Amino acid sequence: MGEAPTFILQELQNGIGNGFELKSGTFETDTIVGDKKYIIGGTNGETFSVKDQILDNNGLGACVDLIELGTKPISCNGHSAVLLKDRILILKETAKPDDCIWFLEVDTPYVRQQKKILGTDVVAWSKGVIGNSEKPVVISGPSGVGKGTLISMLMKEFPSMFGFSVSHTTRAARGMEKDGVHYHFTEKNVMEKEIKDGKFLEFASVHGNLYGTSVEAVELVSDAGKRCILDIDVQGARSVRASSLEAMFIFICPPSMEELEKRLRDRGTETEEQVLKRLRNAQAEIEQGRSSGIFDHILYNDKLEECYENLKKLLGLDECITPPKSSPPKEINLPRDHSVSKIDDKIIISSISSGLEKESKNLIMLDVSSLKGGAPGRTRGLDFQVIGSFSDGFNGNGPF
Ligand SMILES: Nc1nc2c(ncn2[C@@H]2O[C@H](COP(=O)(O)OP(=O)(O)O)[C@@H](O)[C@H]2O)c(=O)[nH]1
Ligand SMILES: Nc1ncnc2c1ncn2[C@@H]1O[C@H](COP(=O)(O)OP(=O)(O)O)[C@@H](O)[C@H]1O
Repeated sequence: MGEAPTFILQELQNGIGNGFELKSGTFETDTIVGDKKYIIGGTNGETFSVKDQILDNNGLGACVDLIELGTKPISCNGHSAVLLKDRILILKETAKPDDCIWFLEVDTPYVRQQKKILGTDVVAWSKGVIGNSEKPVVISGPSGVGKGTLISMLMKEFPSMFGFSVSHTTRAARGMEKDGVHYHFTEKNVMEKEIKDGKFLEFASVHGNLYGTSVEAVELVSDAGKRCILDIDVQGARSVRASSLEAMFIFICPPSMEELEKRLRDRGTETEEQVLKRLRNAQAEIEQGRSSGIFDHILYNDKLEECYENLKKLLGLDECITPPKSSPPKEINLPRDHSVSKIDDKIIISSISSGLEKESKNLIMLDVSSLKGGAPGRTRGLDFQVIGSFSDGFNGNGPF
């Protein structure tokens, strides 16, 4: 059995939480934001937890009820907490490189909106990701217009560039549809519970069934370095517009209602009653698609090949360009013994690593000036640079 890890105290400066070990394997940081103290704790291997205290004049506080939204990180050997403007940056020690940066949003627009809806104090977790991925593409249009056909063509031609956001739905699977590939086919009560738990980016009742995009569905695609495609209805597109997800919005229009009806009937996947319901809804969807201001682009799907070429143009994929090779994501490695300080939008992480003969000190600068997205999904736009690495006994010429 190895020794219980000892936790190195973090520098307490510029709003940086000092982590301390409560008992073996359990750690806490305190971060004061205005008149509140956020106590963020975790036991190695379990999910983090947050307590929120309103402080009185003596700096003492009573805990308030708090709802935590988003996916909670798993705790490890300790963490640092750094207060940014409206969120707390959490640096997990010795975590896997793709799991060491997290954010707890305490006063972002998303959290403020959720506080209003839920009528209680709310915080929201999101995972930090180095770099940016391309904006997701939201494709909407009436049933039978050809959304699925166009998306399949795109995924077939550019399999390494695009990934499909697999929605949840309460409708029954069609003959060829596979669970987890075309949709996650779900029971209504299960989906309603997950919506309540904040797991969905958007949801809507469409043609009598519940459909929704989980936060995870979009993030899985982005984490794989691919551009995410969402096939969702106009109500869903409106919700995504209002969310923290920045996306490109495309509406697909049929050449005529007669042609739309023909395509729906020829597809042969719906009962007569369902076909009629979809056609009734189509009129309103087309009106909203054209006039709501939600969509950046409208494409007419008359001749399929032409429409596909136009879609590719919108996505910057004109003719025979070779898709850019995505560079491997940059990853940060946070060793056990490190200290953290903050200068404006830069977080300086200093650590010591010991080799066989000498120790070397490493300095990493994490840039948090251009954060994008956020809870309940991922916070992107982080960047970092190794700004110094020098060995013990090295005299002068180093950066410090
Ligand atoms: N809001 C929302 N709409 C969705 C989602 N997934 C699918 N839809 C929409 O639900 C509608 C019905 O989809 P579907 O049952 O697959 O039928 P189809 O459009 O006729 O192929 C379409 O307008 C889809 O764009 C989702 O996650 N959220
Ligand atoms: N431009 C087009 N011209 C003729 N048929 C089309 C065209 N685009 C799609 N289709 C056909 O119309 C039907 C509906 O298309 P689909 O992609 O399933 O629509 P959606 O996903 O919008 O409901 C399919 O049978 C498809 O092959």
